[in-house]
Amino acid sequence: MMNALIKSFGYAWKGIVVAIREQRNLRIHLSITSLVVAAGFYFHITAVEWCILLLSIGLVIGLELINSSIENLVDLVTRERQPLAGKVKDIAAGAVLIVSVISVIIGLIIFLPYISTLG
Ligand SMILES: Nc1ncnc2c1ncn2[C@@H]1O[C@H](COP(=O)(O)OP(=O)(O)OP(=O)(O)O)[C@@H](O)[C@H]1O
Repeated sequence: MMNALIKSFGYAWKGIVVAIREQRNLRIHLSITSLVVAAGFYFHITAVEWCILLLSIGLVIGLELINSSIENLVDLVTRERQPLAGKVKDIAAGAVLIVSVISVIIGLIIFLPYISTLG
């Protein structure tokens, strides 16, 4: 039972590592995430602000992983150029884009008031 649980964490970790290795966008999101977390510590943002920030980060990174998974699934189904294959990938990428744009807006709403006190 415990063994199976540890094994499934291992598989999930393997998936995360391979996605980071293969997906440039994921690496970009992770770099931005570290900057945002550093800014959170620097400005001593509130507990509620941390929760909102962590939710956004989880959504972006989680969706990016699902997007990578869908890309691989499409490539498994066909390596040929097919409009439907492109559509599936583009819609999944669209999901990541929407959540990313909303996260940037959330980041601005949280950090702009702190940044404005710097000057
Ligand atoms: N099998 C396919 N058929 C049609 N369009 C595709 C296919 N695979 C990818 N595309 C299009 O290319 C975009 C990029 O896809 P992806 O990130 O998987 O790169 P890729 O498979 O390396 O494609 P390319 O080599 O042409 O850049 C997709 O959003 C989609 O618009």
